[in-house]
Amino acid sequence: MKNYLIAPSILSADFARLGEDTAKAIAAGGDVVHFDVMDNHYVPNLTMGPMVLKALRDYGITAPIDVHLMVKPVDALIPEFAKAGASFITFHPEASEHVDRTVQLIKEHGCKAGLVFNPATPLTYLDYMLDKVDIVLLMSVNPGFGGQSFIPSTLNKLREVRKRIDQSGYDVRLEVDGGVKVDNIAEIAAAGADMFVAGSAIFNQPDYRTVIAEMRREVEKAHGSFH
Ligand SMILES: O=C(CO)[C@H](O)[C@H](O)COP(=O)(O)O
Ligand SMILES: [Fe+2]
Repeated sequence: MKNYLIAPSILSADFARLGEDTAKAIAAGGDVVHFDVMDNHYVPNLTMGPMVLKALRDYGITAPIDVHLMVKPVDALIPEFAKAGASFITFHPEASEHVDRTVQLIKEHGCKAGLVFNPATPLTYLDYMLDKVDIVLLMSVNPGFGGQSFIPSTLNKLREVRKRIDQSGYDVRLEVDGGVKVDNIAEIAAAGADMFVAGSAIFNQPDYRTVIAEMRREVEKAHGSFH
């Protein structure tokens, strides 16, 4: 695995040409497809389900697909997304009655598992789970919509989680999602993130390749400060 990953969020892609636009973001240098699932219950928006993910696989998308579940309840959708071709599945622990069981379910279905923390969610869910997850995802906006501004207090939270991961010695990715742009990705990387979701910053520009290359240049500048 690369030492950091850029994950274009297709929430901001052209839904009428989703296969083509997703392929374009990967061809432009994206590592992972970030796939936002919203249920109009856990979050106030409604997006895509397993059928859409399967359609992307059938279209020929072979890059890892990072399913960010913003749904409640969580468990019933996990086998469906795994069957459809998900690679990573992350969920919000407060949306699951049994967090450990949900992580086990994701792994039993052959996917990597992660916990997602909203800006105001404390990190206590990590106390007994850091050895069981592959990804910790910190939301840097309140979940539900693309195009919001990065919440600066996420930087301290990233530093805290980076410290916990490094002290533990476990192989865990630290993902960040919301308001990530070329002009703030360096400080986000320096705070410890190694997986960067970016939706509007990539898809709202005509040339995805240039944005992703600029993001990489910024991350690589910052990486010396923690790797
Ligand atoms: O999970 C999400 C929102 O709930 C999206 O992944 C996120 O907002 C990406 O969009 P942007 O980069 O435009 O902020
Ligand atoms: Fe997301």
